[in-house]
Amino acid sequence: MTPVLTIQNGTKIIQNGVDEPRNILNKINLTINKGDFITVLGGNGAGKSTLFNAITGTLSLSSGTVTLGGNDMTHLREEKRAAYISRVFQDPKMGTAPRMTVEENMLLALHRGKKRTLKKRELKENRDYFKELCAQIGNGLERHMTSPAGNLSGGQRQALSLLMATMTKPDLLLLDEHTAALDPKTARQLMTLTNERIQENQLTCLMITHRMEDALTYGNRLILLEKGEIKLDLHAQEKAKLTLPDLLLFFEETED
Ligand SMILES: Nc1ncnc2c1ncn2[C@@H]1O[C@H](COP(=O)(O)OP(=O)(O)OP(=O)(O)O)[C@@H](O)[C@H]1O
Repeated sequence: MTPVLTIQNGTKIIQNGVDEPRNILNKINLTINKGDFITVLGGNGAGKSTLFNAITGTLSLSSGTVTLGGNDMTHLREEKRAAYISRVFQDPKMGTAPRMTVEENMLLALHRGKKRTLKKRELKENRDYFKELCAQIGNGLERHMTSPAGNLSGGQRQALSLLMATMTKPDLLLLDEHTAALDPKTARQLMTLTNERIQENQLTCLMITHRMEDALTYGNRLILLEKGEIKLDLHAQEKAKLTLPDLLLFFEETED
């Protein structure tokens, strides 16, 4: 197994000067291996987004290290880490530029981690490829290639965000409740697309979800966070055996 990302003793202490200091991440140890698709569960405030923020560099750790591909990136800025790590957020508005067209957004994604200038020639060269990718989704996105992303439906916009996050095959894909704002049918379609993109491109992925069924159905590994700590880390066979009642029980035991 090849480690893609390792967090050692990852701790984040919050001090607001009024309350007692609080560990919102508490000595987290996590090794994500190449090809892992890990579903991440935990109650509200358990530290799931904080863990993602520590991985992307949005938040710096109080102590501990983050290693990517064998290189220590604990002090690497978020913009630099973005060359290796993609994230899709819950809010469909977060992943795309609203005034840019669908194809311009996709060109921007092709430049991820590199220079930000967009050339007309490049757009022309990649136009057919972009349209082909969009046509694979099956939600009509390919008919809106020259529309501003802000005019798309939430489902189309989130599918575009997912395409953009996976186009350049990031070392690590982070999905932060990316289906939560969609209606049940659209959420199911996006989840199917997500799984296809991950399998086809052999991506390594962490997916935060509150949908227990998705956490069980997808991925080869499951972690459960509580109060900034990893309470459960189930690998392939253990996860395969896990049932919904088991999971609900774990949840109840870990919640106050
Ligand atoms: N920058 C910050 N400053 C102070 N407290 C923070 C900060 N970021 C997160 N927290 C606190 O840390 C705890 C964990 O928050 P986090 O957003 O990671 O939880 P979560 O598991 O993602 O929850 P949810 O399911 O509600 O999204 C919460 O109590 C939150 O209020």
